[in-house]
Amino acid sequence: MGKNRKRTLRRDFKEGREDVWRENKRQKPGDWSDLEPRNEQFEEYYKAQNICPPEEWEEFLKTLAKPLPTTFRINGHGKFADDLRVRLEKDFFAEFHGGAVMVAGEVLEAPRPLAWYPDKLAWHFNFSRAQLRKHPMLEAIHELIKRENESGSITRQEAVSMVPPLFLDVRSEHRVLDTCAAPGSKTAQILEMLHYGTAMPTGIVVANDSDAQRCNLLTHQTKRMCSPALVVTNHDATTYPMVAPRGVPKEVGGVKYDRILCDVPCSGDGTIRKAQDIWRRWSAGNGNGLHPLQLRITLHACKLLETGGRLVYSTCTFNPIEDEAVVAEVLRKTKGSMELLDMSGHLPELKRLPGLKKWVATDKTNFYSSWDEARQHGPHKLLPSMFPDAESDKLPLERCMRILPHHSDTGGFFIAVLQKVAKLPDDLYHHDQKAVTPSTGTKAEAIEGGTAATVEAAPAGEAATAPEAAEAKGAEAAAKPAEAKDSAGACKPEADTEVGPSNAPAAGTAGSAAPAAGAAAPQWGPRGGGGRNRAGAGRWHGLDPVVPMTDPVMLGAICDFYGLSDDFPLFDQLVTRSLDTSRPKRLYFVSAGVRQLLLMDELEQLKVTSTGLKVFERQENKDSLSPCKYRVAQEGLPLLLPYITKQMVQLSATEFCQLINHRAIILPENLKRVTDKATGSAANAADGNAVEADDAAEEKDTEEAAPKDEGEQAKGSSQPQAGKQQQPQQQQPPKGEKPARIMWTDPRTLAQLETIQTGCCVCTIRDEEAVALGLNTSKQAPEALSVHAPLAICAWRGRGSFTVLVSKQECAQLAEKLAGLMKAQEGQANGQAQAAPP
Ligand SMILES: C[S@@+](CC[C@H](N)C(=O)[O-])C[C@H]1O[C@@H](n2cnc3c(N)ncnc32)[C@H](O)[C@@H]1O
Repeated sequence: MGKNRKRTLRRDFKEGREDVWRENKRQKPGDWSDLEPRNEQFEEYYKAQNICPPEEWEEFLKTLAKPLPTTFRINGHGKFADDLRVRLEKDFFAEFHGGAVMVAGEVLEAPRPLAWYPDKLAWHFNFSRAQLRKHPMLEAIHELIKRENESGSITRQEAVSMVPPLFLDVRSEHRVLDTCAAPGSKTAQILEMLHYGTAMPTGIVVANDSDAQRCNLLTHQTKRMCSPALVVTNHDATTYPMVAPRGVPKEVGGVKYDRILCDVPCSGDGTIRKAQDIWRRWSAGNGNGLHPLQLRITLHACKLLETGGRLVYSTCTFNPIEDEAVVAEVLRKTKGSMELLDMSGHLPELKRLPGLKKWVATDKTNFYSSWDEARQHGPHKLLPSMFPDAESDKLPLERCMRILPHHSDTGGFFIAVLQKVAKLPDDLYHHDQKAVTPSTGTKAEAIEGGTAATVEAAPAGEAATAPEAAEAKGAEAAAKPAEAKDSAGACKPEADTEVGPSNAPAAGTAGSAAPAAGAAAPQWGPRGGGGRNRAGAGRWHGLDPVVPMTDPVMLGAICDFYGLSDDFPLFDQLVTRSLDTSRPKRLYFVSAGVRQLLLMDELEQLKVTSTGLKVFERQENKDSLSPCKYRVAQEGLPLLLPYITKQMVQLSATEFCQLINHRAIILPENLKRVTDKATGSAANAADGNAVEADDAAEEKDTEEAAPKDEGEQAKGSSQPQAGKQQQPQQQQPPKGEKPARIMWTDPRTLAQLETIQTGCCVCTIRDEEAVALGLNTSKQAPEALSVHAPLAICAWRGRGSFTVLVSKQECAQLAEKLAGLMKAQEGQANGQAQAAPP
């Protein structure tokens, strides 16, 4: 690694997934009263904006002063999501009998599903921490939700933040761009939609953020989705590259997106209920400063959108300067090619107010209702695009949606849904690097390099006041951690992202953008990177290139060892990030849609933080007798499972439990091996002790390998709360004692162990038992997301023992899941027995 390469290190990410359950250290429960939840400027500003009907104003303010209720989403869909919902309802929420209950003299509202969220998969409850601590029933609910959140079955997410993806209408064939995606709660939702009913969607999700560290967080958050259809990139969204192969004009063959989410950086006062310090630092200048950035991100996204495609613009602020003003300017500048959609028929249970037609802007001294009025009073930093104009009345801005906290006990949010109905006007493409010149007004300066420059009000020559300019710059800088700084200048806005008129293929055809006639089709295979900065190592400082892997010898060996069936696209869809492609450390599987994007990105315009699902990892065990140097990665197992025909061991549910609880199983004498069958002479060990000694070394290797698996593409991302979680099913030996060494005796199991080769193998539960437990079987994995995957685990068949290849935490989670299923099965059986006639 070069000296100048600044990688994010593990220590940079002490915590991977946000621990949403931990109390905010800066804001202890008692702190609520310490902060005065009022701000005169805030009240004056929003009263002037008319964002809330006057008769509701007090209620609006009162709600803002209250802590936010807890909301969570059950991940995925289908049987497993439904089962978890039923379990929550039956085992926990049923105690409320659908209404409020008195617990120790307090009235507690029952947890309730969010009425507008499909299939009762999102829930709301409102217990204070004190109540959670006081009442065992609530504590149990809290613990359960905490556990499911850690195991990835649910996601705690603010209710209103779940809304934008629901309006995006993502289908499995869509190519989706999430322009400002970190930390990734909406990306996860979008990925679930893409994977609806399919392990291999033809579409893809490109999740981007300009902040390199937040990109790592994004990678980490989405890792549990186990999707091969995700690409995480690190660009400034105002200049996001339009990817096209070498020699292919972008206007002909550039990659466009069917769905784009612009969940832009904003002043965030809609989150004031959970971030009460906003009361102290709130200022109208924050919104003014962010408006130009929001506009540039959205206008650039319009260029990247397919004709016919949909763009959702969202913020978590009430501020019309960041909301309606941006949407109005987008409509004006795109001159009819972008249409604001009427979504009133969609999610009718979601209470919202229509967008404003009139609003005001302030320079801190005065309120102005039009640019004409404002320009008389300059100098100031206001822009013409911040104001409604004579035409605004004709724009259907009432189709925008504003969610106010007191309507459904949520945070505040703003959403607008736009559709590209025709090609954008040519003049929009001519100032990508210059100003988004306001469509009204007389004089507006360029907005250079993502920073709002001074806009002088007439008369010319009067400069904006220094504090205002600084405030605006500060607000934007805070929202947009400078992309340039994280990669030693390599990540400056791309030179040219200009595109011409689009005749790209219609929406819904991810992977269809093809090179123009006459241009050589890009080849799938190793490429040198041809970097500007480090020859042969890729274009982007600090990030290794994404290199397709096609080595027939290496892949052939993997294919033979695991008996991968022919329909697994082994040679077409594996990539690595290793610089040494002769012995890559890890192999990642990418979906066909991602492959197509990477092929198109011949010039490495995309700065890819991570992509693909890790499926194989090099086993650096020098002593290993295994003929295959690559073991299966646990996270890639759900995807590989239907294609693996060798090295499979089916265990009884009890044996499976033993394996994940004890992590190592001793093999009987007659199964111990000195030399593997595959290497020529099959021989059982004559000297069991010698074999055991070797095996212990091998076990140690595999054990150590397991926890290192986490998030290596997102360098520095930490493990998810490992070790902190309670591990009720894990049978830990008392300190200092060796774990009990279990030996299997079932002849069906032993017969399988005899036939498999030394090295990595995959254990599942016998089909008949899996079905009885309501699990998918190994050959039946219609949904790839790990939360829905069949129970399977990677293990190592050593010479004298059999050892799991996953971390203790993963074992604990599997054990818990299995225990839950077995308990449910037992309960069902008991119920049937009782119901049966004597
Ligand atoms: C409101 S947050 C996004 C939240 C995210 N969509 C989610 O649901 O988890 C805005 C994000 O935009 C990123 N950002 C700020 N300026 C940006 C820019 N110019 N281009 C891309 N991302 C930017 C910030 O780093 C931040 O992560």
